[in-house]
Amino acid sequence: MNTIHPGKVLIVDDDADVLRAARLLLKRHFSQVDFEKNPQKIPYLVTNFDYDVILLDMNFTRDLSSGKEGFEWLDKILDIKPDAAVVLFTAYGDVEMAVRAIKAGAVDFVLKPWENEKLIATLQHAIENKQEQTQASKSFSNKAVTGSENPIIGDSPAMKELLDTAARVAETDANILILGENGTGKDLLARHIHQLSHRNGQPFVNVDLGALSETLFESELFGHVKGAFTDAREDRTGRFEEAHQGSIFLDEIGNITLPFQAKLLTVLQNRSITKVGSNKAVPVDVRLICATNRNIEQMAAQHLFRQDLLYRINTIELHLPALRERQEDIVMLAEYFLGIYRKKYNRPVAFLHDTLVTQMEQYDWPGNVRELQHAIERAVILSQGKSLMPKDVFMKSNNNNNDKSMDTGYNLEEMERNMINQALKKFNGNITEAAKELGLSRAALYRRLEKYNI
Ligand SMILES: Nc1ncnc2c1ncn2[C@@H]1O[C@H](COP(=O)(O)OP(=O)(O)OP(=O)(O)O)[C@@H](O)[C@H]1O
Repeated sequence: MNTIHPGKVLIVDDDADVLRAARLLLKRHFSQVDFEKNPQKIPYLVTNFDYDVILLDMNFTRDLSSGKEGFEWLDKILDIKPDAAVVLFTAYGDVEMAVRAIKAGAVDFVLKPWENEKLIATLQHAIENKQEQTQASKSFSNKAVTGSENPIIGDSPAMKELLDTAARVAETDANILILGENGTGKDLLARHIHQLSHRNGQPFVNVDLGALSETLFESELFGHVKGAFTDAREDRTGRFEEAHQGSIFLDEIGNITLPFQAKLLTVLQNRSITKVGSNKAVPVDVRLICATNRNIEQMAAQHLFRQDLLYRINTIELHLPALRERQEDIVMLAEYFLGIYRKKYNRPVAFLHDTLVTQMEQYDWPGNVRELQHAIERAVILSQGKSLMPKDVFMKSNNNNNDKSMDTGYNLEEMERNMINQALKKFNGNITEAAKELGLSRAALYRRLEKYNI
């Protein structure tokens, strides 16, 4: 006899045969199974019914191969219900696409043609997770928890010393400059310092200066008054004011132009901001933490960065070592990410194979912890057995190291991937410079790095 699991399932697939077969199977296992052939009905259904899991086809007929329409529907569902559990239904050979979709917010995927037991188990898992999360968020909202911090993993002498210093200086209000390559954890360290400081009940405001256009710079940081310029229809509070009594983290400080450096210096000297269009100074009390991946001393020596501003921001300098300089941390980090992603994606994988450990320690991780994190995430999603092997983790990373030029024909995605790799190589992994060269914003480049698992 079949067990009927409590759970409301919605299946959306425009193939009538698939729909019929899936419905017949699932009705024997779940308490409610709705089905829909027309994806246009998705918004109505998702808004009006509370499904525990949605089984969504990725390959609607309008766009059979790329899954683009499936991605659009996935986005729409998550816009309407950010905590919806969506399992993708996708044709054989689409594993790459399914991986991307999981990164985009789906909870799992099932390949067509499906194995009955696998399909039921996947949906059952998704339902249980969703119900657990709903429970957890209910009890979470009853407690006044401030700041759910991600831990900083690392046991190497270099990291121990750094974390020790960070803990000591966190208690003071000294300005801190964090130096380190892309992906070494500068943002994470800045949050950590804020959490350890007496300001931890107050806001932590993160500003990516590298992503701010010149026109936005002042209004974003200092705010503006209504009518200050054509688009200023309302008063706007700037990021400094938002951070009042808390900490402000200015990332990519090495990327601002000399005139803006002068404006920032004035604010730091006066401890007050003046909104665009106003002449009234507003006092602000913030703890300043800055970061850059550039050689800022050298920039100052070349008069590209103001020496007086540098003196203001680097009362304490913390240097985050590159991952290749703290080999001892690689396995610990890999195991940490393995634990996170096996849980997130419900995978049975639990170990790093010995051969993988050796290769990971030998590899030089130009993208640092971020690269390691993405490599493990992807490997976990694709994993089949209990342990991760070198081929799972290094499948793409190895390609990155090859100096593959544009000899791959006219596959647009492949060309884009190659161009990104070349730009990163040219600027030694500096995201801001590479983004500039490619004509992309930093955020857009990050999205592509994620997409191509670079
Ligand atoms: N020591 C660590 N322990 C756990 N996770 C880490 C550690 N270092 C970095 N990470 C993770 O790696 C990713 C990149 O880290 P983060 O964004 O802090 O780097 P960054 O140096 O600020 O990068 P960028 O210069 O490109 O902005 C994040 O997901 C972060 O949580």
